[in-house]
Amino acid sequence: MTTALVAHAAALDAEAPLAHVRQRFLLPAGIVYLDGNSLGPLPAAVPSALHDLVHRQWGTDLIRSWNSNGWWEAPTRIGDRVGRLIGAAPGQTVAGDSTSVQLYNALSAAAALRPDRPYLVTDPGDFPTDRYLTDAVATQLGLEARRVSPADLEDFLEKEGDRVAVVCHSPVDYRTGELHHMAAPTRAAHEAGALVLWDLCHAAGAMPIQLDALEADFAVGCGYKFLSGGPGAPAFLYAARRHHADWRPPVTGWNGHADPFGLHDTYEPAPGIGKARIGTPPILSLLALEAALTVFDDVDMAQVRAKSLSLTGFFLDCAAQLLDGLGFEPVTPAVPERRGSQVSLRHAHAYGLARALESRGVIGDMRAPDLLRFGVNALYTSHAEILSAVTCLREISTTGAYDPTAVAAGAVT
Ligand SMILES: Cc1ncc(COP(=O)(O)O)c(C=O)c1O
Ligand SMILES: Nc1c(O)cccc1C(=O)C[C@H](N)C(=O)O
Repeated sequence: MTTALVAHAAALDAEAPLAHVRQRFLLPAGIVYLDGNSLGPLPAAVPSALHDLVHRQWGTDLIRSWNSNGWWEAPTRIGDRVGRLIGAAPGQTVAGDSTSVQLYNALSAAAALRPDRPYLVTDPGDFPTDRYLTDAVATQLGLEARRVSPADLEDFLEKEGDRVAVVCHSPVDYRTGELHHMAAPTRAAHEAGALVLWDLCHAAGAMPIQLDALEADFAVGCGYKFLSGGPGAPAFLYAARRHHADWRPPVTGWNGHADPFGLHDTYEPAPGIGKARIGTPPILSLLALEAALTVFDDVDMAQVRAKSLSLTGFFLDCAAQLLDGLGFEPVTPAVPERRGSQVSLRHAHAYGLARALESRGVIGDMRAPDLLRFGVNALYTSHAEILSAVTCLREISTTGAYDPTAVAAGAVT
């Protein structure tokens, strides 16, 4: 059985596109890295970029770098580089802050564009910060946070859409890896007069996204997952150009002023996406992200998607053949068009298994209470690595070489 899988993996790797892109990353030897959906690996272009930033731009050019080295324009320049990966024409995307901050700013301002509607809709299964912030914005604006799953969203919009100000959903379920449609819910929201804010944390850089073509209103996402921008990398915020005249982000920092160095007494928002800027941008992290994004140079996102599906599909095939009868339940859909770029397996001892895998050089993670997660980045992962990871999981399970009593209390991953 394994011999056939080894041959199949070799054949798939031989024909897979993008094999040359792996060399754009500095991956440690002996590690199968399947946690890029939490923290992407180090792109090879980043160390030298940071060396120049620290020693020349900061150490030598000092304050002059805000002008001479493009620091001031970095949030919008890098925002537009991200924009090319999410189908956003230039001038609609800014990079900076965290996803949580961008989500708060975008959601608050979007809600204010629909002042006569009481509902902010979020997915009960979405990442917690999305639900926390939707609750907070609803409380601050005297609105009602409604939790509606992707499966129920279109029916809800048909029945109560005239009361919805904003729908805030993620196309990819961060726990199961299920991929939800974006076009139909966006259309349904617009038909009901509502706006849509997409959280692209698990989609940007992993698959083709076409925000302009979708007629999405707003979107946010983080820079440290499939964009491999590094720990704490800046997030991005997209605001469709049609909203720029009326959209008013509530966090009115001086960098978002129409004339920041005029140091005026009152706030006047910058035109366009510039009003989404808040305070002094994190230049060290922004320029690391900018260097990291070179891994996408000349890369066709359709090829990324095709290879991602080949890898995750192969993962599910290997699991079916090698983990059968060992207590694992795949929760990521087998249907390709419903699958993001990760595979999740349910197991009663998920945390102990994840730690045992890590001790053998296979790095995934787990999400409570019982999900093993394997993030698959098609830019550097091979089918042989997928087989190696599942084989390792089989060995750990069949030999009992893990602690079934281990729990994730206090763990940070
Ligand atoms: C779907 C989703 N949204 C938001 C966040 C939060 O992003 P941040 O920690 O950058 O605010 C995460 C992960 O951290 C996430 O997975
Ligand atoms: N943002 C993270 C962090 O600061 C530490 C550890 C993990 C993360 C994550 O990105 C979690 C991730 N959003 C998830 O899908 O669970």
